[in-house]
Amino acid sequence: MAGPPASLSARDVGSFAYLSVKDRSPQILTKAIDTLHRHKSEFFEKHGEKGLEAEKKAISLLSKLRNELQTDKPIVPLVEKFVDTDIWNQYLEYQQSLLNESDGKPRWFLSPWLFVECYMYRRIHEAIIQSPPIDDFDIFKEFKDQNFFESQESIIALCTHLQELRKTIEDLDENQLKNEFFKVLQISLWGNKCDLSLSGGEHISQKTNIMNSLEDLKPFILVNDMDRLWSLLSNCKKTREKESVTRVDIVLDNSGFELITDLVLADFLLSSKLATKIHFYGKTIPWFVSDTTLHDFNWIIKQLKHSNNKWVSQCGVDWEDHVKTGRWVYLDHIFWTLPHEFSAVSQVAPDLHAALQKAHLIFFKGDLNYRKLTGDRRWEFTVPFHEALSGFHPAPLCSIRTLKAEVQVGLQPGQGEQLTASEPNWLTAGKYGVFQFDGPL
Ligand SMILES: O=P(O)(O)OC[C@H]1O[C@](O)(CO)[C@@H](O)[C@@H]1O
Ligand SMILES: [Mn+2]
Repeated sequence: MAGPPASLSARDVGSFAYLSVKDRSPQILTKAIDTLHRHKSEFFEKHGEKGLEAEKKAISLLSKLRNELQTDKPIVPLVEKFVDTDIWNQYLEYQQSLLNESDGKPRWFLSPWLFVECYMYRRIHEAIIQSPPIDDFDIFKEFKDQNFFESQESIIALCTHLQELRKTIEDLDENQLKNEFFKVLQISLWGNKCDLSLSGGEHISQKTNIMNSLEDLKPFILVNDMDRLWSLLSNCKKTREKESVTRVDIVLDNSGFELITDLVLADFLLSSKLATKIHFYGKTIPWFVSDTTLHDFNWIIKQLKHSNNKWVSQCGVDWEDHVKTGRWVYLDHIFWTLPHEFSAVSQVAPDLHAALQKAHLIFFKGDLNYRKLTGDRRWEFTVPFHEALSGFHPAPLCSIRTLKAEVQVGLQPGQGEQLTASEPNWLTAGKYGVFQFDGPL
């Protein structure tokens, strides 16, 4: 039997992966360096001379990294001892073992894009942890916060919608509840347009009321398994015994506006009783510019709580309460910031795999999660999603993702080709989206 297709890689000159490594990644590193510069006086105020020295050190490590990338140097092992260092260095050896003699060592413009891109973010983290006392500095925090502040109007609209809905939710009939479920799902999908790594850290926020755009955006949903999600969860609700649990896990993506859309979805799942418990998974270190860490998660809920708008602050109060009472649980695991595709989870992180198996449904938000679900490979567009998962199926799962990388499976025959003919960048512009479900086996 033929093995899986090749990985996306910057070795394919002109591909999106190539352009990302060549242009976008150095741009992100430059922004990171610039951020350190701008925080110089803050480091001095906090730590005195030691803060200044640390800033210099972090900047020089990041400049070195940018130079390695731009001159296509070999990927070198991580040096600083951290919880995941050994796993990373083993993975680097594994990548080395895949190369034949003439290819030499893993390199930026040769190795799989997923690997080198994750490695870049891990090296950014290494530069920071090698530079105490500023070793807990989140270099991307201000971008994430800015995205939140610039999306205020849409956040107010979403929180108002949710709070109004909660008042009458008990009175809705099946069909009305299903329609509301579909709305919050679509809100969460389009929330994924707002990531900051695609724009190289340039501002992208949700300035208009997303609620008004849902109908217009429907034609851009290429795979729409929302009905199957409804069947699964409404069935759980009907057959659930008293006191028993229906758990939905959400593997989060970006903080800022997207996180709010995910929390709205999570709140709706509880209010509608489609679920009784939500587990969120975030990142342990700053990742792909805008990804959610525990700090971002808590920060956003606190910001909402202190809002002047009564619906927004009500959301903050309710969500803090969900966390306190354990209906919402935030978890992190180093696996989410490793370079492995998800089919490796049972090997690399059996504890996480066992935890995921206890969910009734798992949502995977965003593009990077889709790339890891499918192994970031050059699959034919018509390959079934289940096949591209390569054995990864801890529980029924659904990707909620706008397309920002050249990988897409599960399309109808001819659908991908037609899109390519009419819109050359349909795979990468974040304009199209999917709800792609892999149901109970
Ligand atoms: O936040 P998301 O949706 O995972 O998007 C991140 C994506 O953006 C990119 O930086 C651009 O495609 C990809 O590297 C990555 O898959
Ligand atoms: Mn992201």
